[in-house]
Amino acid sequence: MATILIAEARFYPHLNDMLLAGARKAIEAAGHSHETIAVPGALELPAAISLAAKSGRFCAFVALGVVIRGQTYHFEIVSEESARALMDLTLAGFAIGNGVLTVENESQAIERADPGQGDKGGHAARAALALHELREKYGA
Ligand SMILES: Nc1c(NC[C@H](O)[C@H](O)[C@H](O)CO)[nH]c(=O)[nH]c1=O
Ligand SMILES: CC(=O)[C@@H](O)COP(=O)(O)O
Repeated sequence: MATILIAEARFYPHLNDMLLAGARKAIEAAGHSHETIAVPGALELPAAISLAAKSGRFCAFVALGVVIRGQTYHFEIVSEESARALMDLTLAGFAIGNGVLTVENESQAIERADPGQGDKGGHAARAALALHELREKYGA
């Protein structure tokens, strides 16, 4: 049994709770354990994962969060920079599933965060585990 780290950006706690439920269910269904850390927003997720990875305790990482467009360019910065940095870490060899929703409004977020609908949290967990299994198979 391996340990997965769920790193969540709790900018919208009630939406994150839905993502978290889906991710936890997927990790437990795969027979693994997990720990959870929280940061204020999605821009902090890549650094949080990079810092936690130095412990050597985690085989894979799930990034969870919700970015909802506001009135300024900040949406592009938060959504694009967090996604790019998470992808850079993934390509550097970290098994990361990106469950950060980037949406226009809360209803879009609910549809995708709900484990009974889009289950993006569960999907991100399964993605992280898939990358972990590939790394185990082909070597780090
Ligand atoms: N507007 C959203 C943010 N903004 C906060 C940033 O992620 C970051 O915490 C801040 O710029 C300090 O570095 N974060 C989200 O996760 N979702 C948003 O909708
Ligand atoms: C995605 C965001 O940063 C957003 O919540 C900020 O809203 P605004 O662009 O109106 O400041």
